[in-house]
Amino acid sequence: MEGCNKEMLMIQKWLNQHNELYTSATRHPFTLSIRDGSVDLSAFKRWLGQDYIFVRAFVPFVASLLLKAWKESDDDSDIEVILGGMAALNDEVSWFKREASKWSVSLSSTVPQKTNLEYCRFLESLMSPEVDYTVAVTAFWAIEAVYQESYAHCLSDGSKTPEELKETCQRWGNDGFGQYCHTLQNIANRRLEKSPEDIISKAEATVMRVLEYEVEFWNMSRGET
Ligand SMILES: Cc1ncc(CN)c(N)n1
Repeated sequence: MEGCNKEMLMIQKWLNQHNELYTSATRHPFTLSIRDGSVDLSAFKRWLGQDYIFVRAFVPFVASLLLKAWKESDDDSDIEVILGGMAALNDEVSWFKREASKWSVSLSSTVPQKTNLEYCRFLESLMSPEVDYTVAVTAFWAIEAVYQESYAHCLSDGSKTPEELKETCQRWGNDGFGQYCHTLQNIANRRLEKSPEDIISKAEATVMRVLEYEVEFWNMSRGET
């Protein structure tokens, strides 16, 4: 348990060290505007169309992670957790289609923005067999955790989230998704604990890059990029 605590401190340490960036990703003006009810619905629709494109690229990333877990993981239950994430993504793709139709967003004519293309390209770079499982699973945790923290905040005490956006917030802000992110964090911490310094540094740099991309992704909702 001692090692576990030490590694809990590792991700915690990164989050403390890079708190400003983490907060920029998880308390972005876009999600804060959902929380306070002032959200511009055209920004929400822009986010919806772009995120559908991102999620489609996220599926092969998770598939590559599954392959890495199968080859490299020291714990069989990792595969089940990642497979659960994959099943949730299957639901997510269907949800995006329903939600887009509800908001009259045409997914087939949504053009990926530069930031989205770059983020998807970054995901693709993480799919390479050269990228260590520890680095990829830590990135996976960070990607999921930003949405979980951001949308859970839109549902927490004092929020004025519009009724028609509550389902979106529930999708990532629900307790089950929170538990899943916690499990991913535990997997990442367990792996980091056993990793040499160079892998730990790569994982840290990758998490920072994920956080930067997440901020830029939310920025896209403004329609400026
Ligand atoms: C950009 C982004 N980051 C994270 C998630 C959560 N799967 C998402 N749907 N889109």
